[in-house]
Amino acid sequence: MASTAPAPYITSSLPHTHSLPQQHTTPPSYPYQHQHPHMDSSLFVQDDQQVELPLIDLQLLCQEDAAEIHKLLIGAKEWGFLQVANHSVSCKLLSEIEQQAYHAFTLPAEAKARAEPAAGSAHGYLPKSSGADGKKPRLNEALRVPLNPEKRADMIIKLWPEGNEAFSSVVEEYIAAVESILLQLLRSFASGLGLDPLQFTHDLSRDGISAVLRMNFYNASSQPLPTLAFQAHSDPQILTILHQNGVDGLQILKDNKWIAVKPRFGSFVVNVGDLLQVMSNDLYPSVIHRVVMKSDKFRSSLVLAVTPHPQAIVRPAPQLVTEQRPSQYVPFAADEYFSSMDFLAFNVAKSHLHKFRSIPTLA
Ligand SMILES: O=C(O)CCC(=O)C(=O)O
Ligand SMILES: [Fe+2]
Repeated sequence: MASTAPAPYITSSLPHTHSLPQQHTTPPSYPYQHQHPHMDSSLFVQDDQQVELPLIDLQLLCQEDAAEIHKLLIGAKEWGFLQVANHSVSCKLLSEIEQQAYHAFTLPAEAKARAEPAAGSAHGYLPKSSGADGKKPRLNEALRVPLNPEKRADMIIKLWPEGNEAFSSVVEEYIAAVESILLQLLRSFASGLGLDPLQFTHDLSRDGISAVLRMNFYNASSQPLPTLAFQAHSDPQILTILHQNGVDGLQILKDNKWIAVKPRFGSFVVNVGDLLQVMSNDLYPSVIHRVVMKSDKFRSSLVLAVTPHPQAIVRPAPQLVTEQRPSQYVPFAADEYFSSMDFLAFNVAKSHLHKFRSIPTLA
């Protein structure tokens, strides 16, 4: 029987509500000054600008419930962001992966430095950056965890020379669980539009998925608050699934105003990426978002985004191209899109889709 009630989550055992111990509280000062000019620069949002995103029941989608699919399409169209509850990812697994992420980010700085990406690699540990090195400033630390088990093992051994089997197995389990949610959502998006349910996924095979799991860790202690912790950006891939540790901070840009997303414990946030915007011929927007820290509670998030095979050609689904709504994009290879941005710095501040529009627009 389908139920609209969320899965029964318990509070994670991690110390969400505490500041980090003193030894972890010395981030570099963060001379934030790089906002995208067209955006409202206020870091605060009013209380009435805090929203709960449309809530989608995954079990109902699995049962091809027409009303729930309709809700998904309307939510994606209006917000580009949704929440997904009644999924099968257990609170135990969520709690374990949060603990493993915490474990990784609170390793000594030398251990994390060993795992910084080798030249040409997109995997590994990304430290905070004050912007002094000419790169964009970043308050969060991130760990880009490869989906490929051998590459993941290489990264783990750099962080934990003695090995960490628990990290490896928990990550493996998490990836499998959230991938299946993403694939279900893509099937529902396609079938709701009257397309073959596999149309958005047929280029995606396990081997073809080149995305990585990204763990983010935010520690705003010693920063003036509020602080912009993750710069405004859109997610470049197809679809992103986000798990947050319960500390708020995510904001989305809607009608040129920043709106805070109210976290809902145990549910995932899912958002349309740039490539799904293209595949849907602009029906679903890839919405700009950012993270603003308002307290010194530490925040962590897990982000997994699906991408097509790098050589897959991305274009609007032919069925969504009509005389009234011509194709908004020229076809392009997925890797052409990713190489058009500084992927490692990631804080791209905006989407790069304008470069691939049929009728070019300004950035
Ligand atoms: O930490 C978050 O809540 C969002 C992070 C994010 O937007 C990203 O990693 O793309
Ligand atoms: Fe994002």
